[in-house]
Amino acid sequence: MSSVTRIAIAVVERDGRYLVGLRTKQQTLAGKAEFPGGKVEANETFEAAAIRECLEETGLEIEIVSHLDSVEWDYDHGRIALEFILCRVGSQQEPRPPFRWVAGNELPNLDWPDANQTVIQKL
Ligand SMILES: Nc1nc2c([nH]c(=O)n2[C@H]2C[C@H](O)[C@@H](COP(=O)(O)OP(=O)(O)OP(=O)(O)O)O2)c(=O)[nH]1
Repeated sequence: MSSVTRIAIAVVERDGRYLVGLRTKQQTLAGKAEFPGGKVEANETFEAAAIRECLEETGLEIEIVSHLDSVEWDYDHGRIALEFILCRVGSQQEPRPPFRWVAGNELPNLDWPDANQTVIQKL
């Protein structure tokens, strides 16, 4: 299988902290930290997919700020093209666990998927 799966990632910042989850045992890259995100549907923009996935996974409504990074990565489970999109959230609402707010300077201490390394260095 050589096709590339398009993935939108919402890097959501609020007061210097970022929305971070944990990949479950049932998922690929189990136990790794993750930003909200997932597969882009047909006829959907990366931005719309980031907003949709964040709402589905965390319960938080977000707005797009800017594009952060584009990364292509070959995992054992397939090749993906990730668009990391910086987002903000208006409300003080708390995310649905396991998502939580993590200070920017703590992000490098977490165990991220390999494809996230460059974006973590930019934050
Ligand atoms: N949500 C999210 N996915 C990430 C990050 N970094 C990273 O490499 N990925 C990868 C893991 C998956 O291959 C893909 C996300 O797709 P997905 O969320 O729809 O996939 P999934 O885990 O629900 O399903 P699956 O891959 O187990 O079939 O992107 C990240 O920070 N957040």
